[in-house]
Amino acid sequence: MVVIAVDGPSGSGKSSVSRQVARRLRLAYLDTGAMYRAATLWCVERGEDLADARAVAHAVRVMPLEMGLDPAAPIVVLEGRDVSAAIRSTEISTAVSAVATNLEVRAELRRRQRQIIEAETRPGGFSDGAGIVAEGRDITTVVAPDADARVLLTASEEARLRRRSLEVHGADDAAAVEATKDQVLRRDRDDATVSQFHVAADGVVTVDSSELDLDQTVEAVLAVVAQVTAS
Ligand SMILES: Nc1ncnc2c1ncn2[C@@H]1O[C@H](COP(=O)(O)OP(=O)(O)O)[C@@H](O)[C@H]1O
Ligand SMILES: Nc1ccn([C@H]2C[C@H](O)[C@@H](COP(=O)(O)OP(=O)(O)O)O2)c(=O)n1
Repeated sequence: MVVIAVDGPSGSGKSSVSRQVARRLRLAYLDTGAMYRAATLWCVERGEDLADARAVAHAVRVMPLEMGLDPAAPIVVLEGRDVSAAIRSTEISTAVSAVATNLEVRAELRRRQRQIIEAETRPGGFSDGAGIVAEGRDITTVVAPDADARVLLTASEEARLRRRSLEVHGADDAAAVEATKDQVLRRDRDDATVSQFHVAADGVVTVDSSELDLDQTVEAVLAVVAQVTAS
């Protein structure tokens, strides 16, 4: 059984790298950012005022969310609907930090995240006890500080902006990069007020992907896992 925790800023490659690592090691995959995105969609659809911390926290506590843990198809199901695409809209990307900085929301989602991780360490879950790769902003530090392998995935601001720009706008010219700044830089600034994901905590290994392609980054993370799980 192995638990792998991956944190990092927006566009560092957490989701794509963690999915590949989970596939290669036949583990479950948990995208905790998708849970904050689903919580935001849930609140927006119910017409909650995102500035009303108590109302938002209450709404999230009753949110009927199911997280798919298959790294080949990590679907997100909200009240029986597949919202995997809806949670990636610009509207949700812009609003999500308001929900992710709500401390009561964080407490509730961390509780659910720990439950999911714990279930994958026992027979019967998606991985049948093989383990899980969980990624986000506070997995190495708060959600699963006892994980077998803990990785902080970083990349230069320039690389992160370029990647996100290519992903969202299909281009990385100056105008496309400028249009991506809110989704990457402003959001990281807001998120960093409640989580520490720019500097590795004690025992967390930093993998800088600025000069690596996706495959090389996956190999680098697999090497960290092999090293820490062998010792
Ligand atoms: N090492 C890398 N080199 C080049 N592109 C990458 C690398 N890692 C991720 N990407 C690409 O960058 C984009 C953002 O990656 P993603 O995994 O969504 O990051 P995060 O989950 O950290 O926000 C995706 O289009 C992904 O394919
Ligand atoms: N463990 C986590 C995971 C995500 N978040 C917040 C931070 C982000 O603004 C949102 C969405 O996270 P997500 O990983 O989908 O964001 P990116 O795709 O990396 O830009 O949730 C968090 O506060 N704690």
